Amino acid sequence: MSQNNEMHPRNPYKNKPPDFKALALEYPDFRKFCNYVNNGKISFDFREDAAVRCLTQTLLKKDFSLDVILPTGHLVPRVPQKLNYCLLIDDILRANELTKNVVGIDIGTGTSCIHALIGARRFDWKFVATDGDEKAVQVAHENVTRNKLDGSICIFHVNPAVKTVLMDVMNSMSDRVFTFCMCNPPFFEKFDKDDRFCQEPSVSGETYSNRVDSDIRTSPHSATFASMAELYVEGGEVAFVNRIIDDSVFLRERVKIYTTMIGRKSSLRPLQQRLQRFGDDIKFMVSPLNQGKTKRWMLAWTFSKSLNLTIERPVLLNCSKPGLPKIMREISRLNGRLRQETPTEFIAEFKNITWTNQRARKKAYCLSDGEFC
Ligand SMILES: C[S@@+](CC[C@H](N)C(=O)[O-])C[C@H]1O[C@@H](n2cnc3c(N)ncnc32)[C@H](O)[C@@H]1O
Repeated sequence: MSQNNEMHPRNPYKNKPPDFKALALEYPDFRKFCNYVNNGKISFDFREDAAVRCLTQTLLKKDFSLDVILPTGHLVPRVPQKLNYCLLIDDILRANELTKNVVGIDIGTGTSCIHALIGARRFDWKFVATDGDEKAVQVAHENVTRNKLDGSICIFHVNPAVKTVLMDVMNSMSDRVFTFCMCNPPFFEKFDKDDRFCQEPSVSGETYSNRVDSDIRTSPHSATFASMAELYVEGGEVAFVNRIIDDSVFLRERVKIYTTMIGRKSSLRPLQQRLQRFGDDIKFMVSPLNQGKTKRWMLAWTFSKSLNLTIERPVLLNCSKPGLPKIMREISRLNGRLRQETPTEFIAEFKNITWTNQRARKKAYCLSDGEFC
């Protein structure tokens, strides 16, 4: 089921997928992957890696003025999802008035350098972007230079064999404090990877694709080609994020907000349990990052007593007009405070319903023109 209506409210792709016809008219390279079908519509094959690659490059060009190399055989980032992640971080920064001189670390930036490029272009953030893979470092550097973002993004080659993830870069910048870190870790353990990915002979022996021939798995709705380093790490993403947690225990407030994307629901529980063990020393939260048919999560934590990880945003619900009096009674029963935002919008705030130690509670409702919207 599509998760598009669950995207971040400020994501321009929410409820407004790219107009493929307009893109095909404007960008000849993109047009090559589009077929006109009956009634003037366009068909686009998401199962073709080159097509997905070109879609990402075209969206980055059109919507972010970014000219990005995405080499074959490496992961193709999905732009709306990457923007969702940046927007969630921006929510936390705004809530804590940390929007000036923002410097982030993008752990495992990949060939695309996508988080740092979007973060620098859209939010004016500065970055140290790391990777343990030589090719990723080289292409990421090229992507930064060709977009004239050398003044905002510095690429840093780390040794992937060492068990720490952040210490290399932090040791080399001994007195520097970072606003946040972000990461899309390699998801899989070896047996998972072998189950879901196979060598892709059309590219090279070093490339894996999700076009696995299997009676059990249905064919993927979208192609994913990737290198071993992008897919696999010993212990999977739980082990990788645990290494970031280990580093954070040492670094504490040298990074104000630690964040990472989580790709598998089963990883959330062990990581939350680990963070819970620190008691009041750490605040943490989990927020969904939905896009298309893909569900992901952001896990964020901080050692700072003065920061809060609550993201306040109106919860949008559909409600028929007759439901309004009931809602008004409910707001009053819960000691809610109603405030008019625009002639047709009201915000209801509930001071006594908060996120109890990282558990998100619905805090505010937006009433628009007679309906919950
Ligand atoms: C899933 S890919 C993410 C790429 C890109 N950030 C994205 O979101 O599309 C994971 C990346 O982490 C890198 N990596 C693996 N171990 C690492 C380590 N110890 N330190 C930094 N990067 C690492 C891999 O080389 C790979 O580029």
